[in-house]
Formats: sequence, C-alpha cells, structure tokens
Amino acid sequence: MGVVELFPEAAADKAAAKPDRLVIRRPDDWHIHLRDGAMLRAVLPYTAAQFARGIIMPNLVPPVTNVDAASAYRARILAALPDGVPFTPLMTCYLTDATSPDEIERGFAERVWIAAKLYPAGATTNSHAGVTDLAKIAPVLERMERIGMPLLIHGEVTDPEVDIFDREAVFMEQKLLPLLARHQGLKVTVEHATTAEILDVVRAHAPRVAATITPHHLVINRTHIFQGGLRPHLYCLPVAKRERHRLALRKAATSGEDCFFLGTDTAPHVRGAKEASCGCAGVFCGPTALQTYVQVFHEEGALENFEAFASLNGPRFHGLEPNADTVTLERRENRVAESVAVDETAVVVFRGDETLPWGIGG
Ligand SMILES: O=C1C[C@@H](C(=O)O)NC(=O)N1
Repeated sequence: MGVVELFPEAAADKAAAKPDRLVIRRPDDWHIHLRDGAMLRAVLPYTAAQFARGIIMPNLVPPVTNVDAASAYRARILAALPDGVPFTPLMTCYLTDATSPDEIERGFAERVWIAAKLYPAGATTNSHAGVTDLAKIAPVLERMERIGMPLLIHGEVTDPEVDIFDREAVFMEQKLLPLLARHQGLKVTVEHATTAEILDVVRAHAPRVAATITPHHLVINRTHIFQGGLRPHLYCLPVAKRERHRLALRKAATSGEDCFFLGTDTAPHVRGAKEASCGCAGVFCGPTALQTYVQVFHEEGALENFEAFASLNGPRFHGLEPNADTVTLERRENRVAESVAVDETAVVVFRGDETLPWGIGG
C-alpha cells in the first residue's frame, strides 16, 4: 500500500523563510483514548512523551460511569507509565441515561474527574451505553452547569437515515444549539470538530464553549480516505469532511482564538480490527500528533499561535495553570515507525512509515 499524498501545502513551499525551531510550554492533550491492559501499556508511552496532561476518554468496556471506576482506571494508567515519565491523566465520566447528578458532583468535588463525556448512544466506538435522549440527562446537565463542570460532546446524530457526512451538522442544528440555549451557563467542549459551521457556533458561544481539533482532521479530507483504494487507517468518527471544512479547521486552529485547542482523539485499534470487512473507527495519531500540528502551523505561517493552541487555551478553559516546563520542536526530518506492537499484533500509526519534517527536540 503506497503512502497517501498528504500536505499539498508543503509542496507549495509556503514554509520558506519561516523559523526552524520553536520552544513552547509543554502541551496537553484534551482528548485521548488509552484503552486498558496490553493496549494501554503499548500506547501510553507515546502520549506521555509528548504531553504533560491528558483528558482520558471513558469508553472502555464496560464504560467508566462512576467515581470508583474512574479512580481505578486512573490508578491503572499511572501504573502503566514508564519509570520516571510524568503524565497526569485527567479522568472523565461516561454519561448514560441513568447517571446520577449526585455521583457527577461527588467525582468533580473529589477531583476524580474533570468533565463528563456525552456519547449519543451508538454514535461511535463503545458508545452503545451512551445517552439515548438528552432530556434524560437534563438533571445531570443542570447540576454540571451549577458546579462549573464541563460537558465534552461527541457531536453526531445516530439516526441511520442521516448521511454520515451530515451527522455533525444535523447534531449541531437539532441537539447542540437547543442544548446551549437550555443551559446557558454550561461549559461545553465540542470535541473533534470537523465542519466549518460548528466552528462558527463555537465562536459565537465562546468563552463558555470551546472545540478541540485533531491533527488528522487538519491534514485529511474525505477524499483521502479513498485515495487509490480504501484507507481504513484514515477512518474515524466524525469522519473527515470536504476540503472546505479542512481549510476552515486549519484556519481556526492556527488563528490564535482562545476557543480552539489541541485534542488528538488518538484512538488505537489493532490492525485486524481496522483492516476488516467492517473496520473500527479511530486514528492512532498519538506518536505523531505534535509533529503534525506544528507542521500545519508552520505551513500556515502561524507558529506564533502554536503555544496558545497546544499549551494555553486548554488549561484556561479547564481552570488549570499551564505547564511550567517547555518542549522544543525542531524542523529536522525524522522517520516514523509504521506501527506499535501490541501483544502478537500491532496498531498502525497515523503517518507511520513516513519521514516527517518536524521533530520533538530536547
Ligand atoms: O469518537 C470516536 C471514538 C474513537 C474510539 O475508537 O474510541 N474512535 C473514533 O474514531 N471516534
């Protein structure tokens, strides 16, 4: 399988005469899937090598729906860290129709979790236990609004009649806008934004609403998924959209606006689960995330805004201090391994087996 031709911008050599080195506060990743067991041990070192903190998604099987499960999962993550590597997992609660407002408040007050995650039931991987009707979690959302706890949203409708490329747009119209009107004090992150229109909704409701943007949605559009054949490792949810949306995402991410920040949605699945007759959604971008983001900022001539996107806007939204230490990004070619081993199989890396123009320095 050949390498997909990404980065048309690089070919235009828009990068000429721009800096080759950047020192920024250490970034955080506001959207991570780490899984559990052998997969957790295999993928965590890559995230921890890049990021100081990360919001950990709760879509395990069974999902992380209560305080005890979140505490236990956090302990397993900390135990899986390589010796001497600091990384702070920021836990989340998986909302279901049965979530109790008191449990939500307890976990937040005890600092076990930092936010709650809304998966519309059936929207994506391991979301079948998610919320079937927003009305069912109205008391939970009211409590979250009152205590200042952010809601992280997978913003897609699940109606099989709705075209898959329209599911974010329909969610925005039918669910998100009414929810924002009903809960005018609720802090919301629209996760992995993929459409130009939702970016404008986020802007209009900032600063209490923000969006995370993944590295892959800055690089691929929907045509890349079918370039020369089906590319299962580029399939994720929300699925990449038309080129005009990718360009809008690049503009938003690199703009310096406070309401946009880094969230990779790194989502590992073993090779056999991706290269299958019915492959799983998820792009494993953890090992190449920062290199990809900085390349995009470089191409857009916006390196001066990279620290805000990667290291400042997220902590500000979540009421945390930025990290004190720094990371150096350098324009020097580096080869990426095609995959990461997990037990007897492997997870294919986004942009694996490529030579990347930017690397992480000392
Ligand atoms: O929302 C999600 C979930 C994720 C996963 O694999 O858990 N994969 C995705 O592509 N999107």
